[in-house]
Amino acid sequence: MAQIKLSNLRHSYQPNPVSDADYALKKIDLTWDDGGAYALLGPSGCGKSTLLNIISGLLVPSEGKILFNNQDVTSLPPAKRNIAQVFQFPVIYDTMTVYDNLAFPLRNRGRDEDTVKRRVAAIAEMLEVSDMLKVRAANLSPDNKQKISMGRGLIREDVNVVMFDEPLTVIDPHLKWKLRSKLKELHQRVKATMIYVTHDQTEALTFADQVVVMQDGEVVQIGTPVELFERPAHTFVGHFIGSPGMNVLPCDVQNGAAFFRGEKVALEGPVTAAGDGSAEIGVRPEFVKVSADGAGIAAKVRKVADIGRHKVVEAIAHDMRINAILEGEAPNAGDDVMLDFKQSQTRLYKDGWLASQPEGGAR
Ligand SMILES: Nc1ncnc2c1ncn2[C@@H]1O[C@H](COP(=O)(O)OP(=O)(O)OP(=O)(O)O)[C@@H](O)[C@H]1O
Repeated sequence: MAQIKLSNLRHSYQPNPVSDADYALKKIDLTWDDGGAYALLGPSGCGKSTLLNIISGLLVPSEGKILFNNQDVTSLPPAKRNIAQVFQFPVIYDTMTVYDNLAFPLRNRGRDEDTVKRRVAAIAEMLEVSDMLKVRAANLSPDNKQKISMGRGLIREDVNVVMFDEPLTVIDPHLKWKLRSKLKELHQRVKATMIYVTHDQTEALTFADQVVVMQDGEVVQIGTPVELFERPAHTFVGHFIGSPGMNVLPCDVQNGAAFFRGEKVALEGPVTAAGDGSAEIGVRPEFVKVSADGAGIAAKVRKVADIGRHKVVEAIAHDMRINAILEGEAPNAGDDVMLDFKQSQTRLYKDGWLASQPEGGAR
């Protein structure tokens, strides 16, 4: 397994790119540590496949380098990079048995049959497909086919990295959660460097120790699932992660204090870069307290959605919509309420970027 370093990467599909807008990847500097479980998360078109294809060697970047264990592989073709890939759709041989499908990448590399037997048994056990080894792949259900495809990606112990590209696309929704947690468990047992590409936050947050969030050809934040939830570095991350996402409200900053439509809102701590002027307040719905007559900002409830474990209250304060997530009793549509933001979780954003610090210093 390897540490993978992307240094000053830029990529444009145009022959003569001029401005940033001409680049599918604007500037990427990233290090994926040996043995880490990473997710590459972002909406359609943000550049995930472009980045994956550059790592696998299908695409040569317009600028920059790719290093595996500090060795420059930028000009090496895919076959020389020693990478395993699991795609959206199962890549297996229908006419072969499950055993032979799993054995294929090893036999292809000339490994002896004792090694093949040992590895196939180990991977089949991890994937819980040991009872299917003699079955012809054509007879498998789509989710079992994809499991075997994953097994083929994990079977070799000598690959630099295993990359998963939206691997749960073909899986029935009710089986997705099972495979999602299975993959996490597999990483813990196999300890390979793994990169999991997805636009689905649940998949990314379940699988990865570190999530790389991309937007419009750039990395906006790298962090643990908790960091992305608690301290989004950019309002995009605040919106993209969470359900519903972070409330982002316009504000004025005067002498380090933030005012939403004239009402002072207490921030987590000192303002960093913003200075005076217009900015945005960010607070997640989980940290908005709703009461009939407590402290906070006056609002009117527009609707309440009961989504099982909790309720989502959508209220209007001044001209802005603010969501709150409540565990217990909730008000009704039309009620007048007070919204109180938990101070330690109320952040300031300037031009989209985090511009407040927690009380007691930077984190
Ligand atoms: N072969 C290509 N030629 C020209 N432009 C391309 C090509 N492939 C991708 N692009 C553009 O590059 C940008 C990034 O696309 P990319 O496919 O890497 O994003 P993505 O995050 O993987 O999206 P998706 O999840 O939809 O595959 C998009 O604007 C896309 O239109």
